[in-house]
Amino acid sequence: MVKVDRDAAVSGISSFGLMRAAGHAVAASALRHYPEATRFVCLCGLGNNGGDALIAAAALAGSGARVAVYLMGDPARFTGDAARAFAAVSIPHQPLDTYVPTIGDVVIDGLFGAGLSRAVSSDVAALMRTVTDLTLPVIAIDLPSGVDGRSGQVLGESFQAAQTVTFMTRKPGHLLLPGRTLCGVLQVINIGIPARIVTSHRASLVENTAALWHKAVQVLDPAAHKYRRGHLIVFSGAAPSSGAARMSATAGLSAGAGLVTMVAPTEALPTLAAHLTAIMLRPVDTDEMLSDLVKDTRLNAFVLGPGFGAPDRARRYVAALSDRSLVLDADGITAFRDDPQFLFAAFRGPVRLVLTPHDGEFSRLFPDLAADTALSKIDRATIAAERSNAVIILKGSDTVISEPNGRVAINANAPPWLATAGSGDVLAGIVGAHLAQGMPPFEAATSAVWRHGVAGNKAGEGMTAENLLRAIRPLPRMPSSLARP
Ligand SMILES: NC(=O)C1=CN([C@@H]2O[C@H](COP(=O)(O)OP(=O)(O)OC[C@H]3O[C@@H](n4cnc5c(N)ncnc54)[C@H](OP(=O)(O)O)[C@@H]3O)[C@@H](O)[C@H]2O)[C@@H](O)CC1
Ligand SMILES: Nc1ncnc2c1ncn2[C@@H]1O[C@H](COP(=O)(O)OP(=O)(O)O)[C@@H](O)[C@H]1O
Ligand SMILES: [K+]
Repeated sequence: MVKVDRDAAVSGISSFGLMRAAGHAVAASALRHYPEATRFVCLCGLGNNGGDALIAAAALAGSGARVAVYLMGDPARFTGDAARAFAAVSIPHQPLDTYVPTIGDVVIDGLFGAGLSRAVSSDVAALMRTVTDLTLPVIAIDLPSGVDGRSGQVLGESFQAAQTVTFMTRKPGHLLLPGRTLCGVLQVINIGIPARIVTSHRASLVENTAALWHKAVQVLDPAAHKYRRGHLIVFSGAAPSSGAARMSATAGLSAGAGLVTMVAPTEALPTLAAHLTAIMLRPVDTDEMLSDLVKDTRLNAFVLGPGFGAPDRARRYVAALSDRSLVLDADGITAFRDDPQFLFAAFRGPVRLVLTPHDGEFSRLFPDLAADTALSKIDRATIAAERSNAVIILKGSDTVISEPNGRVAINANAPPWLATAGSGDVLAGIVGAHLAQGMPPFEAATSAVWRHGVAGNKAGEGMTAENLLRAIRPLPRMPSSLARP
């Protein structure tokens, strides 16, 4: 946005005009959502976020509302557009430390926005807590003050906003947790920067929507046969822990792989056969049996990890599959905790590997990145993808998907009830099905995470991973279905 602002100024757009549009949008939101407010309390920092709040204060007062303005510091320190806003607005103001939060207030939060660079002071933190304790509605300008727009992390303390009004486009802090929750309802307002300028700086970082991958979705040819829809292999562990791989395999079939074969130790076959119908079974007990199997080049994607156990065998099997498309999940990831470099070296060249760690698994492969608190989730996923030459699905409620030297997507459609045993196994199977159908790894991963979120919403609160399997829906193929679920 800094670059967008700069180009907007170069193209002759008045930056003060943008601030006026921003402030008016905030005032409009306040009046629309809180017509019953006793007074609007505008808290203004000394940057442009405070400038937006001053414009909002003037607009609210102009509409007849009762308004109070509190400034964080000496107004002589206002510069640029914020100074211009201060000069243009003739509402009485008081120092921030004199504000006593009162029931009936609606707080317009213009303390810090994109310029937040360090933890908020203890005084400001105490004020934020009082406002939260009184459950006063807060309308945040751009971001709830205290939330870091780059990482979604809280620097010291933050407001919990009911509404956040941001401008032109979402920033990472609006999507990553805890920022996303602290924003409340997010409104993205066009304040008049031409779309061509915004898109010219569209970063490689985007929200995960169908726009990212719909062109890669396979259109079913009426004459297709099952081999044209891909043949996915899912590895099972020993019988007692084979449920996880069964869920991956079932998900793979539901997600559109033409054939799914489960590969398992002979001892597990009776258990698996009792449970599986459309999924084929094949015994593999030794490395030789695996090499025989993979001679069949129609097997075009593999999932290894869910319920697999056996770290030694996992490492050997993965080495044998290093020229194939592989989703490595769960125990498959943990198997490389002592020598992640071996895994990364095996998958050099064109990207073939998709890693699906949750935070715990991530820290086993990338302990230094997990321990570095200066890194955002986006930074961690980005560096991990470069280091491993894999697509990384760094799971959680704000799953981040990254590819080596390339794009990063933040997923925002997952309901919290996806946090249930087996849900990750289902995701691994969907990614495997997409790879088997020939989608490139990043598109396979992003579309799978999105589809998993849609299925979770469809299955509803209280779902189990079994319900989730039945809720897997086709992927949208047309731009008309780009709407978020
Ligand atoms: N196109 C757009 O999107 C548009 C955006 N606009 C708006 O501009 C906003 C960004 O404005 P901004 O750059 O002036 O930064 P802002 O957030 O007001 O911070 C101000 C200063 O606070 C300080 N500071 C930092 N941390 C601190 C701390 N913990 N405790 C105390 N002080 C701290 C730090 O200064 P320092 O003290 O470090 O010198 C910092 O520079 C953006 O969020 C949006 O609302 C619109 O006007 C129109 C178009
Ligand atoms: N709070 C949450 N909100 C939304 N999605 C979540 C949440 N917690 C976990 N998930 C998702 O649920 C899945 C859990 O995967 P994982 O931790 O591997 O579970 P399991 O091993 O039991 O299958 C991941 O896709 C993750 O992104
Ligand atoms: K703010």
